[in-house]
Amino acid sequence: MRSPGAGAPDTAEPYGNPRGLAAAQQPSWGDHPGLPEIRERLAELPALVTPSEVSTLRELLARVESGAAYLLHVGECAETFAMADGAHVDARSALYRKLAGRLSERTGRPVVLVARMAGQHAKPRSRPLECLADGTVLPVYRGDAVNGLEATAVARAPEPCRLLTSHARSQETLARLAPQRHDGHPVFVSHEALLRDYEEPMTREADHRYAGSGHLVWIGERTRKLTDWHVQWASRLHNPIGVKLGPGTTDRDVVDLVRALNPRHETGRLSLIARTGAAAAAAGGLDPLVSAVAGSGSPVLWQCDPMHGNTRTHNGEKLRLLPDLRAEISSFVTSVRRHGGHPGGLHLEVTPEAVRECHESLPGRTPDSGTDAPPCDPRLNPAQAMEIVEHFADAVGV
Ligand SMILES: O=C[C@H](O)[C@H](O)COP(=O)(O)O
Ligand SMILES: C=C(OP(=O)(O)O)C(=O)O
Ligand SMILES: [Mn+2]
Repeated sequence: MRSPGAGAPDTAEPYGNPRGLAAAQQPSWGDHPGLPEIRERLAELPALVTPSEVSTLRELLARVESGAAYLLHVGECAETFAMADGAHVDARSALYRKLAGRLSERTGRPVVLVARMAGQHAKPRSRPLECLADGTVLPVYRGDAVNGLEATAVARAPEPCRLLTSHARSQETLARLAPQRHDGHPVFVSHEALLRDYEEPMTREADHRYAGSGHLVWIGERTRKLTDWHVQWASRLHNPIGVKLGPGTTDRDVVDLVRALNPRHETGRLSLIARTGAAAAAAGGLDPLVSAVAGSGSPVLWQCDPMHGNTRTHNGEKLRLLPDLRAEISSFVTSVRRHGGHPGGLHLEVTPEAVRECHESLPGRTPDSGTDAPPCDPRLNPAQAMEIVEHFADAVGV
């Protein structure tokens, strides 16, 4: 097993140059005439994170893999540009720290905090179009880096200039977070590395090649095909990488992903983020995956995302039920431990806002029992987030 920092980028290119590969879930701005210049400008802009911060996070995540620490990976589903406002950044950061502090208190272990922020601006979607109540059909919202949330044709048109705004808002967010460094560590940030036209120009060469867009970058459930650009691009980076694993994931898929993304069995490198949903997790759906990874001999950080496999539609709104979240967490801990892994990470979508997007049971139709509409997915409010952190602490039971 190699220590963090020991690996050079993998130069073997089993699928050829990633430039030649198809990338799923890209905006339809294709041959927009402004795109080449926007990419050039991004390539000239400063990286948002440094190689030494990336290496520090790898060292910390290696401690989570070994069981000496836990990881709390939390934040918004879709970070809007407006959330770069200083007061909103402060509110998010205060909530995340409070949750991490509680998890540390409960587990008696250090907690590494990674915030889904400073670049969580792009969303993969299930369908390309959205049908409004009045029958109007619009392109779906794909995150502020692509189009606007407002339900109008103008706002929903993909606009590549937004990539530059994404960089600017991320930079402002990181500047606001900078004074909150603790123990000499920056506040670590993550996002789904979805947009090729952003991530390619933000890829930087130092001692190692790295994503300059965030400390930890992850690949979503919809873009984790082995031959997809996302996986091949990520395989060449030094950053910690996450991959989401949905209910259709096979043990073969996971072994292939581990081989592609951590061929040298480095520590602090690869997070497998299980989001199978409560029912599949209760049925032991994770067992063959954890067992196959253990057999591969590669260190991984198992994270539980109890949000994305448990989205329901009710009265036309997306919502999530807290009992589903609790059940998935409990099954995750059991399955990972049963096969010799460490259930080290909890991955949540939370907001400091007093929203009602997740519920204890399906809400009725009375005026104040409904669900708030989030920018993308239903998030936990602060009290709910704390309760789920307590449940995770109960489940790991240390
Ligand atoms: O955050 C994750 C995805 O973007 C989201 O779950 C997709 O939601 P959709 O099914 O409404 O497109
Ligand atoms: C897109 C996301 O998740 P998934 O890929 O698991 O659906 C997300 O975490 O917001
Ligand atoms: Mn989401």
